[in-house]
Order: sequence, then structure tokens, then C-alpha cells
Amino acid sequence: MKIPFYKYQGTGNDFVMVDDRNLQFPVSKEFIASICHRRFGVGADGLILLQNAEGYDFRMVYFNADGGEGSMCGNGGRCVVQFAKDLGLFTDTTRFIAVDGEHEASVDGDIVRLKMSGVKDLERYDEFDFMNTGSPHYVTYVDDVTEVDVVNIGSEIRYGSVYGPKGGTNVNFVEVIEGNHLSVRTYERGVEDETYSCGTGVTACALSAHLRKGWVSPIKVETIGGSLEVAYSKNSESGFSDIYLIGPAVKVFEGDLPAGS
Ligand SMILES: N[C@@H](CCC[C@H](N)C(=O)O)C(=O)O
Repeated sequence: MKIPFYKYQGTGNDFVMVDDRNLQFPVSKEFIASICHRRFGVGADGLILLQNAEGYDFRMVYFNADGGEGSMCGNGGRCVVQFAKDLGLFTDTTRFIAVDGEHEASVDGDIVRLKMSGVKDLERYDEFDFMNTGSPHYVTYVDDVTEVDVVNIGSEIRYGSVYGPKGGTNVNFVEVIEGNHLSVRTYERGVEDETYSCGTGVTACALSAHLRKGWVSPIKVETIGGSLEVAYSKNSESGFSDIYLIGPAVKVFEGDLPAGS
């Protein structure tokens, strides 16, 4: 038996998509990791199953490249919305459910506008900020993001004594380009490497910049894989709502997976 798959990318964060409305996908950590492997598999930062969900257009089930079920993935969310539209599950706007709750999104050509979960209790420290935008994110500022050893410094923080025992964190390095405009590089937990873009990370960086720089929504963010925009409302000292992650999500490939076990 072969399993049809589709590959999508959102600012270079790439995902294998499977239409699993019949719940036939053989979920196993080893199988998913082998599909995501960049040398021995299709190659991807994660795998997403699209399933039925009562009361919603669909359910998004997200696995990181290491095969483990992840927390929310912003770029993956934008890609699965484009996938659902390609499957004919909605026309312009959709509501779906993911691990962090309900999401709404709209599509205009390649551009997907995804409503993210609200953020509360953003933690501010002298050297960094920490928050959960659907996934946990550490945000620190640097003068020149191109000079940062993202993998080594990122993995030290991800596995370090503060966040390591709590399940780890994604780690973002931010350079201010000008007012309302950032450049971000991210070490991603579960990929255990730098990715070309991280949607929940970009969201965290924009909210952090709002608090630290006094900028107003929307904030533009450059990643290795392209540009994203984050729009939001501030609703308390350290809380935000109506957060939208906006940018391109496109299909790049399709094929068949050998059925795994
Ligand atoms: N690439 C994702 C982030 C995925 C979640 C993360 N790797 C984790 O499990 O912590 C995004 O676009 O948000």
C-alpha cells in the first residue's frame, strides 16, 4: 500500500502533508522521522496529518522532524490551511482545531493569514524574553544575526539547565533592521537544527519587539526563507490577542510514501 503525500513550504519551513481523514496513517515516531530525513527520506521540518474534526473544517496533527508530536507550528498551520483549500474543504475562510485549540484563517492566492492563540504571561528578563505562542520561545537580540552560531548557542539554551528540564524551548535570535522591521533566525526544538523560518518564533519576536521597542502592529519579519508579517492587539501588561501570522504557503511537490510501520 502506498500513502499519497504532498509537500508544502511556508517561508522555507517545509512539511509533508497527508490527508488522513480515513485515519489510516501508520503513526510511529520512527516512520515519521524516516520520512522527514533529509538524506534517506522525503526531507522536511515536520509532518502534518489533516484529519476530520466535528464542528471544524479539519484537525491539524503536527509532528516535528524527529517524529515526536509537537506543539503548535505557525508555518505548518499556514501550510495545512493551503492544503485544506487545495482539497476543497473551504473557499476563502476556515476554522480548524490544532493542539493549542481553535484557529481561523483566510487565503488570498499564496498568502495565508492565520489567527494564532492568544499570548499571556510573556516573561521579560534583561537578556531575553520567554513566551508561549503555541510553542515555547526564547527571544534574544543581537547586533548582526548573520554572525550568530545559531545551532550551537541555540542547542545550549534548548538543553540548558533552565529550559532543558521543562521540555526544552525553541530559540530565536533577533536583529532590528529598522522601526517595525526585524530579521530572525531560529533554532527549532524537535528539528534540533536551524530552520529557514519558524512561524510561532516569528510571532514571539514581533510581540517581544512591541514590548521592548514600543512598536505598533503590524511588524514585518525577515527569515532565511522569506518575509512574514505579524499583526496583533495588546490586551494587558504582558498579554496579546487577535494575533495573525501572515505570509506565503505553497505546494511544491507530491508523491507516494511507502507504507511504514
Ligand atoms: N516550525 C514551527 C514550530 C514548530 C514547533 C516546534 N518545533 C516545537 O515543537 O517546539 C512554526 O512555524 O511555528
